[in-house]
Amino acid sequence: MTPLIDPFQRAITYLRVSVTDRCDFRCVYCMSENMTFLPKKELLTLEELDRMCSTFIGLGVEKLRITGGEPLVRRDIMTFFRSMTRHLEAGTLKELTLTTNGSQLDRFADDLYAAGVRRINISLDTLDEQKFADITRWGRLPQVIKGIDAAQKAGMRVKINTVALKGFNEDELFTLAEWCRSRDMDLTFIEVMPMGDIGNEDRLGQYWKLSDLRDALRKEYTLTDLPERTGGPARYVRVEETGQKIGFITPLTHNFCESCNRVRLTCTGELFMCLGQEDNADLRSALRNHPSSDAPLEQAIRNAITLKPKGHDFDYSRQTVDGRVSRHMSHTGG
Ligand SMILES: Nc1nc2c(ncn2[C@@H]2O[C@H](COP(=O)(O)OP(=O)(O)OP(=O)(O)O)[C@@H](O)[C@H]2O)c(=O)[nH]1
Ligand SMILES: C[S@@+](CC[C@H](N)C(=O)[O-])C[C@H]1O[C@@H](n2cnc3c(N)ncnc32)[C@H](O)[C@@H]1O
Ligand code: SF4
Ligand code: SF4
Repeated sequence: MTPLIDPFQRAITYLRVSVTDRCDFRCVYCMSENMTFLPKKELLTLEELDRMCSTFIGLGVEKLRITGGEPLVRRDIMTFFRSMTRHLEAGTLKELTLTTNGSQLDRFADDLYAAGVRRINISLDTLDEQKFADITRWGRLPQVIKGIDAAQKAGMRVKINTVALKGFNEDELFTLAEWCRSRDMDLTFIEVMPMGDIGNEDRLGQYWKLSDLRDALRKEYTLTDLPERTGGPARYVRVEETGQKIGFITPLTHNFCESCNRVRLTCTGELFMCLGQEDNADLRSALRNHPSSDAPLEQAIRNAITLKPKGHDFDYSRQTVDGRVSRHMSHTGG
């Protein structure tokens, strides 16, 4: 098997799959309150998702991250997770994981662990109940905390993902860091990206540069850069005073595209070769028009990889929002 190598000599070994565009939250930086979702009939079935993912694994993908929308609101999604276990057992898939808002984890944590999930990323931007309700519009903090408890009890390693938002969670930097340390969870901050029409957006006003956030952390902590990578875009530091690990995902202040190893499949079977570009390939037709042979799908994937762009064009440096992408983060799963 020839591995998937893009035009910039990057090996593609990581597939992110958005299994639904729907969500039980309406985070203000991600969606508008009256978001329109895809009709259900547009979605790939769970069997089709399995065939897609299995084909990618056959082409050298070793890491699968399930995302959305909220992946755990897709009906019967555990059947899909369980169907991926066979690739973990065969050793072809090295990691099966998900990014979730945590709202349904209380119900699903044990099943996820049983399916082979050992690490999970949970998005949480504040520890204040009122602020949590404000930023997620429909979410409730105690429910997510219950989900985090369940994930840890089930045996999964938890990483908290926090979007750094100026004027929103700046004052919680140390509270969040200390809370993660006390629960033995890693913490990663993310710069807000200009994706989707979310109504009254104020990306520049929200944008908190992670270089500034790092400087703020340095006022209380000694930070040592760590060479380790999890296969994602985060760069990590160790806090010497506490030993905890903090990550930074910096699409704006420090572009990490040169080491990109991933592509994104949507719930309708489009393949986005880059989070920050509009170009995509239709894999659904290759799948549906050839029910008994995966060769056309493999060829469609290989063709798509030859079109992978060098990187995104997000840029706030001219005090304008450049490189904006029209689709929502929930479409391609972040
Ligand atoms: N610009 C850009 N942002 C990304 C990319 N991958 C992830 N992100 C951002 O980082 C957020 C968190 O990513 P995660 O879902 O935790 O995935 P990861 O960083 O690959 O995860 P780890 O396996 O823990 O390293 C996403 O929701 C995006 O906002 C990427 O390829 N490009
Ligand atoms: C789109 S969500 C999908 C998975 C799940 N619903 C969740 O929230 O974890 C994935 C991640 O994208 C992040 N995100 C959403 N919109 C973003 C934006 N405009 N800029 C940066 N990150 C964003 C969220 O905070 C979340 O961590
Ligand atoms: S960030 Fe995740 S939880 Fe929030 S609205 Fe988007 S998809 Fe839903
Ligand atoms: S923005 Fe595009 S090229 Fe850059 S890391 Fe993300 S997916 Fe890869």
